[in-house]
Amino acid sequence: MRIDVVTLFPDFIRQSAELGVVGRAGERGLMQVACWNPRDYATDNYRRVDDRPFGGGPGMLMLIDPLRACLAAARQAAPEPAPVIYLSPQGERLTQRKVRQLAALPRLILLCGRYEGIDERLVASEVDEELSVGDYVLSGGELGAAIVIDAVGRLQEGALHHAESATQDSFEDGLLDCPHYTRPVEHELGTVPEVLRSGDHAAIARWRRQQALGRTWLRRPDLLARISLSKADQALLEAFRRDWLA
Ligand SMILES: NC(=O)c1ccc(NCc2cccc(O)c2)nc1
Repeated sequence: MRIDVVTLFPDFIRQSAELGVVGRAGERGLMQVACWNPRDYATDNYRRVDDRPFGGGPGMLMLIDPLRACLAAARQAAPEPAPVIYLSPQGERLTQRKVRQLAALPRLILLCGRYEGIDERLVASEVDEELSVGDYVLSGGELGAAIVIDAVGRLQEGALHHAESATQDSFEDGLLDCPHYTRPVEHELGTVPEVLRSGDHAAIARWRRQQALGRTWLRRPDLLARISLSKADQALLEAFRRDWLA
């Protein structure tokens, strides 16, 4: 997969793409991240990329032309067609389902706005999708782009040590993750649940599923409302609820 990022802060994006799993995906040729700086495409001698908003109001907006020229350069840097995704608080909320869809594409172009955003005419003509990483305002879209790069990068085949850890991620099945434990078994903070040391893999899978269902019910009932539970899941959750309310 190739990701081209249009950003006034390429170093930030490059550094975040060199770390951890995403860095490894890069080394293994599973994912390539290239940055494009609109300032390099500003034609006036002050290299302006922003200007004041019509109608007044605080802050500045990014100008059309440097972004447009920069996007054109990014597009023609590789043959694959790519959706232009604009990170903005006005976008569709990013979910693991969306991440999986993006991870399956050959290429993405991520557009990072700074200041108060970008001229709407550029959005209307060049942007395919707006994506929000959460309901809050950041000083720029770069952190959102880094989140997309990480979430998509770790799903690239061969990026993770144990492939199954991507398939058993929380949210992969719409639920929160179960609790996890490692050594020591006995600790002043508590003991590892017996079932996890039983070697009974069916019981372990059941316990983990029940914990995931129970935690989702307790912490994120909105997620639970969105998925249809099997009879087995309903029974596990019912038992969790009875135990919790007892
Ligand atoms: N929630 C997000 O994904 C997110 C994305 C970008 C951003 N800041 C740049 C920006 C971009 C557009 C409009 C705007 O008002 C601010 N802040 C938050």
